[in-house]
Amino acid sequence: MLESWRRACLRTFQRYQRRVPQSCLSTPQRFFSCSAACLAAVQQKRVIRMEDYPCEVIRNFSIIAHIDHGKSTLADRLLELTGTITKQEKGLNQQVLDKLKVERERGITVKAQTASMFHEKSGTRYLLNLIDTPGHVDFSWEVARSLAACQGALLLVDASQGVQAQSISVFHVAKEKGLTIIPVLNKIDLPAAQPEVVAQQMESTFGINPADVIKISAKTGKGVEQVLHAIIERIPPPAGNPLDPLKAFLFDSSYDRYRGVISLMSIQSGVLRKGDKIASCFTRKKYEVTELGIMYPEEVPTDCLRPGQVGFVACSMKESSEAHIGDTFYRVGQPVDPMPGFKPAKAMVYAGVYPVDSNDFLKLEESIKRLSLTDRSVEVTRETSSALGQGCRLGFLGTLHMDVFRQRLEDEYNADVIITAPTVPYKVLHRDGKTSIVSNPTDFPDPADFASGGRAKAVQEPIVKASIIVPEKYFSAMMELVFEHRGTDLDWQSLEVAGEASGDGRVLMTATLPLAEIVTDFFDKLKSRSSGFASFDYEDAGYQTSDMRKMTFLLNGKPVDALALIVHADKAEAIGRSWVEKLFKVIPRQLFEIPIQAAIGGKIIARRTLSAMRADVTAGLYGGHYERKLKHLNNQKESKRKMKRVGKVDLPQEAFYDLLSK
Ligand SMILES: Nc1nc2c(ncn2[C@@H]2O[C@H](COP(=O)(O)OP(=O)(O)OP(=O)(O)O)[C@@H](O)[C@H]2O)c(=O)[nH]1
Repeated sequence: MLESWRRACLRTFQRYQRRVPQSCLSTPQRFFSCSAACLAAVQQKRVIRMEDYPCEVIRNFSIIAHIDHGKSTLADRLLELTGTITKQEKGLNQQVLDKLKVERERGITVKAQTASMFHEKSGTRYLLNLIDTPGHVDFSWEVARSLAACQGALLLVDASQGVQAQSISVFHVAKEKGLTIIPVLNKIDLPAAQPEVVAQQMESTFGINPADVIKISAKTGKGVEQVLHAIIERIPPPAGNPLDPLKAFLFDSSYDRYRGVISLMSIQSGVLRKGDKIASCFTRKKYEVTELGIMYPEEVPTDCLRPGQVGFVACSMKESSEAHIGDTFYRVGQPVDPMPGFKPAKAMVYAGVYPVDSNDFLKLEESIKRLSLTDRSVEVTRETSSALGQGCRLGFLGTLHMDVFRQRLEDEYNADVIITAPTVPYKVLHRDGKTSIVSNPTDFPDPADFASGGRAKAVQEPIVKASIIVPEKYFSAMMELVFEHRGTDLDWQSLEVAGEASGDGRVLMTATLPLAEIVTDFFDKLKSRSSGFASFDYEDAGYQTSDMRKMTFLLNGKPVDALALIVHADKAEAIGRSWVEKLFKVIPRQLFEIPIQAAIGGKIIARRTLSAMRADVTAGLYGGHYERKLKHLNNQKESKRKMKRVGKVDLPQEAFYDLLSK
């Protein structure tokens, strides 16, 4: 059935004398979805001649918003309205630009996607390039990267929730980049929507004229046409001369098993064609363009890419490490000045990733490498743990990012992994004047190292400037939360707009918080204590000196390196006790007594003892049921294989899972 489908598709391609794009052939699913999109374009005789689209008719824009305010839904509606996709192609409840399984399952955008559309207005056909961006704070790097290829942004705000913490941060990023901002109020169909009030909030927070705000429902499609008109009328076209030397800006890349690195480029000047020899300003390496085209919304090959246009480029680039986000490419022999690049992503959270079965390490490492090609913000180094064997230490932008990466490893690479507790990067100041960054508890100095004569002098921890927007009635609960998490410099201002009933207004709180406090359960507590109303965002605020200690856990007197933590002195005892309790619950009883201890240096701060038990799985099986006995023994053998042996104690993987997944 699958094969006949495939053959039918190939025949149709041949009938229309179209070459099957290589990307379509990577998997049958991809083939079907690509071929459907490509054939739709061909059947409607939409042969795309890029020279018909000079800068004046191009608009490059992005949709920016707080999480869940409806970016992907609006993107889908725009794609539908411009005929880029049909409702049938879209499928029920599927967001076209959220392509990853994890995105569809969690309803969040993780990876920014690009799509081109065509729209006719007053007799002119425009080429609109939309770059969808993720909403969660962990993925703000993707937002900054997407915006670099745009001239305008739709600032989307949920009319029922109003301006949220991230609406403010993305607004400032877009403003800083000099983009034209089109304010859009979404979800006006909701009974709780207060478009007039929220429009005034936008005025008081961003200085936006309420008359400029477009009110829409991305769900029903109401007002979306107006957004299309505003994109054309308000966003300036890109600038660039086709006769100037080629200058192409690389803003994203992915990896295809058959074609190597596929880059997304925005052409600043000159014309890029298949067969062109190009070179990177960053590495000076040379490549030949083998394929190029636009994302419509899947890859559709074109004859060239011209100034202001955005599209995919496949060249003879085999290693993803060669594709530097923010790099500029030029035609060989015609060097140009590079464009200002991006600030590279900075990992905020580190964790060790280990295979459940130690024999799978090489496979896991390969999967991590492949996955990090599509997610360039992940830092990867090797590490070894005596408890978990060989693994990788990964740096993430935040804990959601870490969680999404783990899920993608499981979904896309079938990997079975154990992830250690997240750690932030600490600065250790040494007595000899040197400074080192420690992101692995095992490398953190022991208390003895800080004593007089020891090598370490002090520790600094990363701090962030946090903003919380919350309805007034949750203000004191939020204040408590901030102080519980070692917050300082708390400040607040009312976001109440004139005319709004007093007491229903919202407060913008700002505070300095240690990053380590945020990467634990801060976000969950914030949501639960504000009944889900609080929104939260943070930005890097440097380092401050703190009294941090390394805590180790001992089983049967042997430290388990994979469980080591870095904790603040004031919280050490409480954390030690709760972890010992957790360990007590997850470690199965064994043939001997096991002391479970938490220690800081040589000092034990918490302890419980797990009493001994006889583990004879066949004890209950009387008589001659040989097969049943054998089955039980085999089951035991299988679970033994999955055990990690620490200080003579067999730790099942589930124990690590249960412990480390909070
Ligand atoms: N009632 C109503 N619901 C909407 C509207 N627009 C979006 N939604 C819903 O709001 C939820 C979030 O929408 P998304 O489009 O996934 O939001 P997003 O901003 O892309 O989310 P992230 O990618 O995670 O940042 C979904 O359940 C949508 O169906 C609207 O106009 N009206």
